[in-house]
Amino acid sequence: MTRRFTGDTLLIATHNKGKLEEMAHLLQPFGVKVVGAAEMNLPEPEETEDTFVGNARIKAHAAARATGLPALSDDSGITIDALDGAPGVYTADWAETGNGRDFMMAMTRANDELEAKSAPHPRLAQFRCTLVLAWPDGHDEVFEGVAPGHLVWPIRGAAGFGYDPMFVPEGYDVTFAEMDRWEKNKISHRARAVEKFVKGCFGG
Ligand SMILES: O=P(O)(O)OP(=O)(O)OP(=O)(O)OC[C@H]1O[C@@H](n2cnc3c(O)ncnc32)[C@H](O)[C@@H]1O
Ligand SMILES: [Mg+2]
Repeated sequence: MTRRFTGDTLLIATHNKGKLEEMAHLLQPFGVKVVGAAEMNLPEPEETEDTFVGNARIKAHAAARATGLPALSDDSGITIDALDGAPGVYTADWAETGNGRDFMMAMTRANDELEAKSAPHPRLAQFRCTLVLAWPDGHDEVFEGVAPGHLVWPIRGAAGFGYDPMFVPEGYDVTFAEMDRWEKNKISHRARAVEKFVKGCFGG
């Protein structure tokens, strides 16, 4: 049986501003105040696992242990069919320059690797999100969401973050970066995972 979240403030164990904003927006109807890891001066733990759930557990448990509060982490990324699921858990690593993250570089790599495939190369991809809610006593709950779609080039749109400008969700003609936050939050991988979290932990 899923353990309920009963507090009024939820610690979101992420240092990604885009994720935090989306999460705050998604949780607004449930009257829970969200606070991010940066606001709490929490360090960024090393993500040493090779699965989304493994890394989400590292982030959630580190934050719960450090603060004594239940903490919700988000490990996410994009899986590209023609690249056998890459970059997957390494989605952020593809943007790493050694001096911060460059998502133009990461998206260019994804497109170049697709182009290098012998034709035809279907451009199907999925955004994936794994949320872990961890309590200071070590208990946790896992919630997953997937948004199917395809990748476009050149990139389009300026909203959102990360790989949003190259991802068109299934059933749409626009990229996530051409949608406003409200629209993306109706159908995204994160929205789908948050919906399960809300059902499980708020009974909503
Ligand atoms: O680990 P935290 O602190 O939560 O923040 P992060 O940005 O490092 O997040 P991840 O380790 O989960 O890496 C996820 C990567 O996938 C990208 N990503 C995840 N969700 C996305 C979304 O909704 N739109 C665009 N890119 C996304 C994101 O930009 C990262 O590069
Ligand atoms: Mg990370």
